[in-house]
Amino acid sequence: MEIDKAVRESDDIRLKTKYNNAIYVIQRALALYSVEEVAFSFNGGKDSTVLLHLLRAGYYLHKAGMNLSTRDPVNAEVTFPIRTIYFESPSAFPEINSFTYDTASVYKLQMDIIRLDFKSGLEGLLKDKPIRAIFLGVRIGDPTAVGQEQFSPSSPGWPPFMRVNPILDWSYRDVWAFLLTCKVQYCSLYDQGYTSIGSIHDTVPNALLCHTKTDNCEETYKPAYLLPDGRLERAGRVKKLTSQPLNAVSNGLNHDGSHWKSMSTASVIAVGDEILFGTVEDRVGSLLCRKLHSIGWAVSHVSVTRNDIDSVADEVDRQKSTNDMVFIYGGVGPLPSDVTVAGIAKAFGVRMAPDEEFEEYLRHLIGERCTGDRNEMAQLPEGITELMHHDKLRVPLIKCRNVIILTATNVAELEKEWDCLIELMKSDGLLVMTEPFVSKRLATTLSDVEAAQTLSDIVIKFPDVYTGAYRESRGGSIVITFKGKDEARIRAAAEALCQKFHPGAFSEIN
Ligand SMILES: Cc1cc2nc3c(=O)[nH]c(=O)nc-3n(C[C@H](O)[C@H](O)[C@H](O)COP(=O)(O)O)c2cc1C
Ligand SMILES: Nc1ncnc2c1ncn2[C@@H]1O[C@H](COP(=O)(O)OP(=O)(O)OP(=O)(O)O)[C@@H](O)[C@H]1O
Ligand SMILES: [Mg+2]
Repeated sequence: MEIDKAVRESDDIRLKTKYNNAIYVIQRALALYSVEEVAFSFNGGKDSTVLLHLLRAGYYLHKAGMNLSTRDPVNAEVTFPIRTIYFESPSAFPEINSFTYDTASVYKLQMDIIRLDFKSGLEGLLKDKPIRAIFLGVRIGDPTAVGQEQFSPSSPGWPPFMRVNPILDWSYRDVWAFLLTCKVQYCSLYDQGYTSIGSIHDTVPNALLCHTKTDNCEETYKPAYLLPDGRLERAGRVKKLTSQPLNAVSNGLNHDGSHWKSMSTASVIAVGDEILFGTVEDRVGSLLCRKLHSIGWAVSHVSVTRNDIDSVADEVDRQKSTNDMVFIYGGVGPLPSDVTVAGIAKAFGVRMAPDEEFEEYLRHLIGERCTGDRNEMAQLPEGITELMHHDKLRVPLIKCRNVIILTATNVAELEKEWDCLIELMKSDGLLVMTEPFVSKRLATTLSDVEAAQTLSDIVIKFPDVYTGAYRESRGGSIVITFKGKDEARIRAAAEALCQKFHPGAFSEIN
């Protein structure tokens, strides 16, 4: 097998190690699943091109190990029977498209072209075919690699299959070492300065490879394999604007005319299986709501998610775009269940990368007590993270765009962290203090049926005042709450209610 031979004859020891590991993963997968049960996700990119040749070699070695023929008796050629899937998109580069088709024809790939989004396409495929595992060219630096291992089940909400990532631990350098050592074809765009290829809308040549000819000032690009620092592989990817401006305090009215929603809003996310099991009672969340409320912020949503990267990522993704700020706590630290930070990285579509500054803090804090790889904890979402230092905090607070990670695990710790956070946000100009809320609460012995109609009228008449009611018990009194930022309006709403009933029907409570 020419690939195997090329790597074994090379004197690049690092490449040989990476190659052997990848072949091992492929062979493990082929031992676990039959050929009909696996598929290869190929898109003509450099990583999937590497994977194609690794799979060819791995399949050959797998068969050779079983003493089975890899030769097609009819065509007398090495056959590659692993089903290949290509999600073709109208926004793919034509060069990528033609390279994918050409490669499929050169290597006689059985390629299914899917013209749907990944999720729907995979649903259809898995319905029709017995596929249980899919090989992907995902590498550790890719945003989508966050939380993945060499064998990772598909995420919740995706059709069930095993994602097999044989080159997960390969670096940019390893990829080019392999393609050049094996002298295999790759897409022509990589010779024109493209270093990582997405769609025509979000990818340009990597500026770090640009050089200008002195004679005619013409700009040209060096080939991708000359990029000196693989960490800058995605520099040619145009950033997607995902987050909303911080503290975008809206001054206008909402569509329903109320001021209630047109203020700074926050969402609170707790990460903790134990809260969901009912083993631990979450008191941090309610204190945080009170704290936010005390500075005039409306909490739009409180949720608890599992200690699972995809659950955290989904929740952060939902909340970050609909709130000025998201506060998240739980699942922060070095334990296997501490996945909050990785989940945030996934929500923003960025990778986790070592943060030297944070590592320095951890070194002071943990010192020599760390038995494992301390660097793991110093990995933070790349390009979106800010450390917020305060003298009273041993480790800075971590802010990823509009998501603030709190490390407090109980109310006493939250009290301290909150005071520091508020000071920091004020001094950084990040916190627009909005007017505090004013509220009035009235208890009544009227039944809910008696109060209902009048309360509905009040809600319509005072859209700028939050009017709510709750019961302390099914048969007991109801407590009516008026809340807002204009004291006079709150008073007016309360008076309007009292006037509709006999004197003494309501009593104000604190
Ligand atoms: C075969 C295949 C399987 C995938 N499985 C998952 C998955 O289990 N969970 C997930 O969040 N994304 C999954 N994805 C999506 C990728 O993680 C990622 O969103 C995509 O490759 C990035 O492309 P984009 O930048 O065009 O969105 C899968 C993609 C493919 C092609
Ligand atoms: N449109 C697609 N069709 C099939 N597989 C895909 C598609 N897009 C992504 N994949 C799978 O996801 C993997 C990771 O994609 P990614 O874009 O990071 O890598 P690549 O395209 O191989 O290389 P590059 O980083 O240079 O773009 C691919 O190697 C491939 O296995
Ligand atoms: Mg790509």
